[in-house]
Amino acid sequence: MVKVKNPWHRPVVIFLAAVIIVGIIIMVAISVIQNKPLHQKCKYGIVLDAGSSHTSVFIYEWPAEKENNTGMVRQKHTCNVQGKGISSYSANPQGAGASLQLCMEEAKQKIPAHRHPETPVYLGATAGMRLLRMENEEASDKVLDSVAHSLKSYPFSYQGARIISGQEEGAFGWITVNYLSKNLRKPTGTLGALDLGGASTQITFVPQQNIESYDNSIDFRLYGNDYHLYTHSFLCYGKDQALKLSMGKKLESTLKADKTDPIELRDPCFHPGYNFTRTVPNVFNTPCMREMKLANETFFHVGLGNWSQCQQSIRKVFNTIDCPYSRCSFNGVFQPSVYGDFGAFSAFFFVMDFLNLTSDTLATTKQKLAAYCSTPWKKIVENHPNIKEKYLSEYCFSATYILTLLEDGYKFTSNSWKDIRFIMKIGDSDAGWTLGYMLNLTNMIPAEAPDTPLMPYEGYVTFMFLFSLLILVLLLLVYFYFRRSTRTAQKDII
Ligand SMILES: O=P(O)(O)OP(=O)(O)OP(=O)(O)OC[C@H]1O[C@@H](n2cnc3c(O)ncnc32)[C@H](O)[C@@H]1O
Ligand SMILES: [Ca+2]
Repeated sequence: MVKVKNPWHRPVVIFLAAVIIVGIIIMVAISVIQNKPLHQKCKYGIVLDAGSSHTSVFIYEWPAEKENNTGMVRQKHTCNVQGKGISSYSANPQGAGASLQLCMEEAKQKIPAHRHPETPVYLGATAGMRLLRMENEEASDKVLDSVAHSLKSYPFSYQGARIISGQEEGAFGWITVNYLSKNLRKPTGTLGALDLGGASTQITFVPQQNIESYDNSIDFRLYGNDYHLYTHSFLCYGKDQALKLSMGKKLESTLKADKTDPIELRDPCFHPGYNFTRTVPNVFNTPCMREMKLANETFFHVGLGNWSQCQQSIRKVFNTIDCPYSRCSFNGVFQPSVYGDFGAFSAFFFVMDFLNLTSDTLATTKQKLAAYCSTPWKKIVENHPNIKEKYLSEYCFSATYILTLLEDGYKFTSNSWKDIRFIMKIGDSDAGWTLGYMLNLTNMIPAEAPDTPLMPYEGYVTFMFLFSLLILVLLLLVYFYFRRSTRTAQKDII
């Protein structure tokens, strides 16, 4: 009896199995390693928001291979430019460009050097520059030239510095909040956008009613869906300009009533005990108001702390009587009824968040605000030693203005008040027009829905791993099957 045994058989099989296992491990490792740099391979974009009160630099980042996916662009970094907005440099335009230097140097550090040449930089100026252009076009051109010159000196891809329209500001704010909320690729509703700046305010939403005025309508086709938006920007109704409008009216009626010297402006929107000396040009130095012939006179701005009187005084800056359409917000501007949920950001958030009024009913908000406005100024300062006095003194006015704008202006009711969400960020990105502006200019939101890949990358790696494992198991099964058959055959021979 001869037992046939192949001495090479076992080592060869072990070697083959080891090669297959090592092969699979290498394959999976390569897939995983390859996947990592893909995620790290980011592209960048820079947008400067040259607002009326200040300029912010936003750096956005997105995975290089996923440009057309909603929600993929995120805010990587922001830098607040020191000092006031660029429109304040009308007498010294060079200063506007120079003011951007620190933040632009920071941008150079934050973005990998090899990406600098392909990183687009946009500057959009809003209501402060719109007002300067109305007042002095030459000065506004010089300021824009100065910031353009400054931005071109950086290694990025300069794409322009311009004054954006109020309509663009509203519409891009709406795109931002809906992009970040991932509403754009779903058939669900969208979020209206409410933006309150220093010099203008915007309202944008998808209405249920017909839009009666051409100027307030804007259409987008995004990811295969059509959006018919209502938008309006009220120049001079940002919170700084509204304060001027309101104080200007009070000053005029004070002067009409009594010509006392010194002039005392008794203001219900400021806390009792507040007393500040101001000059008349300090209130009237804006194209939002006609000039007053009281050059350089000073007056005492005295707080009274009376919320309901404050609201009455603020109502005077809204003309809710004249309306050439079936319905208006104010100042003869068409507005359909507010519809759906709204995100209220910028100063809507700063003010309501400071006062802890972001989640109350309208009635409670009014009660709390009335109590806040009547709090003595001394106590307010004691309670908030670290807050800028200018902001602190104005919160009563600002919140009362916000309530009046939303209720009397835009016609929110106690019921629809619940639909307003006061927000600053969605995820880690700020709500504002800048992201929508960049997405639009870089064509990152396609009109049609892009073809979705069969499988996400992570799914592909898992699939490959399981598939390889299956092949290995099959190979082993085949091997054992043949081994058994060989042995049986050998036994038979024996
Ligand atoms: O849109 P425009 O009108 O051009 O103005 P802006 O872009 O400069 O306006 P912001 O939203 O940055 O700010 C709106 C206002 O809120 C003020 N503000 C900023 N931070 C604030 C805070 O923490 N508390 C109170 N007010 C604040 C700021 O001074 C402005 O008056
Ligand atoms: Ca703004």
